[in-house]
Amino acid sequence: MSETIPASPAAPVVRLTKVTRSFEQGGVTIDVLRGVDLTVQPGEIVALLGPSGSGKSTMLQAIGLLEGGFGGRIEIAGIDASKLGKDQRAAVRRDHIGFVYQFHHLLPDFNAIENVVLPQLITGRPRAECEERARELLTALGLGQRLEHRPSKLSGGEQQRVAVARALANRPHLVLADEPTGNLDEATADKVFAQFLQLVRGEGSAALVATHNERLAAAMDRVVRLHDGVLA
Ligand SMILES: Nc1ncnc2c1ncn2[C@@H]1O[C@H](COP(=O)(O)OP(=O)(O)OP(=O)(O)O)[C@@H](O)[C@H]1O
Repeated sequence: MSETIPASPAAPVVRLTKVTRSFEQGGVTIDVLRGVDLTVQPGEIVALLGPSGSGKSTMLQAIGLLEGGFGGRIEIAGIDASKLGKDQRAAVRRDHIGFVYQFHHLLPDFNAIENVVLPQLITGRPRAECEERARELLTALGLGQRLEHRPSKLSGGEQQRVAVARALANRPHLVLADEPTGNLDEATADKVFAQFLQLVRGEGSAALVATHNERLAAAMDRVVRLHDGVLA
């Protein structure tokens, strides 16, 4: 496992400079990102809006260092991603970035607390410390009575809250969320999102949240819009 690559706490959590991404499909090239510039400061919570297919998920993949194929410059907490190999990118993800997806992607054979403990164990911290952290986060999200429940025994909103706890478990500088409440009904979505915001703010993490929901976007610190491959 790669060593931790130290972040620079004072540097922007995200700095994108002229980031590009094109896809070839059936002999046709689609330029999805055409020179995206974005700076997210430590602790800032930013909404990423844009029509379906505008490239929001693609942008989160770039920032999450999940795939190659991007042009331009991507810096995460002062770390220049272009200088990193595959294992080092994985180490940056592990230590500095938390992910929340539309569907929770929890491990079905593990209960709530185990799902939040597992990503911590790969950092090498002692199990007792990881369990304490998991319990603290799940309790803060109102799941203190659900610690031993497997995902199939939890409601959709509860599953998503476990996913939020998992994303924050390693105290990331940055949380990337892709339609984090997109599969929940409106009332549950509002409730889960309010808890998400409260917890992220309390932890002092920055977040970039892709959403179609203008109401959720209005609750964040700033809104950026992706249109024609660039941010407005
Ligand atoms: N692996 C891929 N191969 C080919 N085209 C792709 C690939 N990934 C994304 N695209 C294309 O890139 C464009 C942007 O997709 P992306 O999923 O980033 O949009 P989005 O804004 O997140 O959309 P939505 O709001 O519907 O989730 C789409 O036209 C999509 O078809």
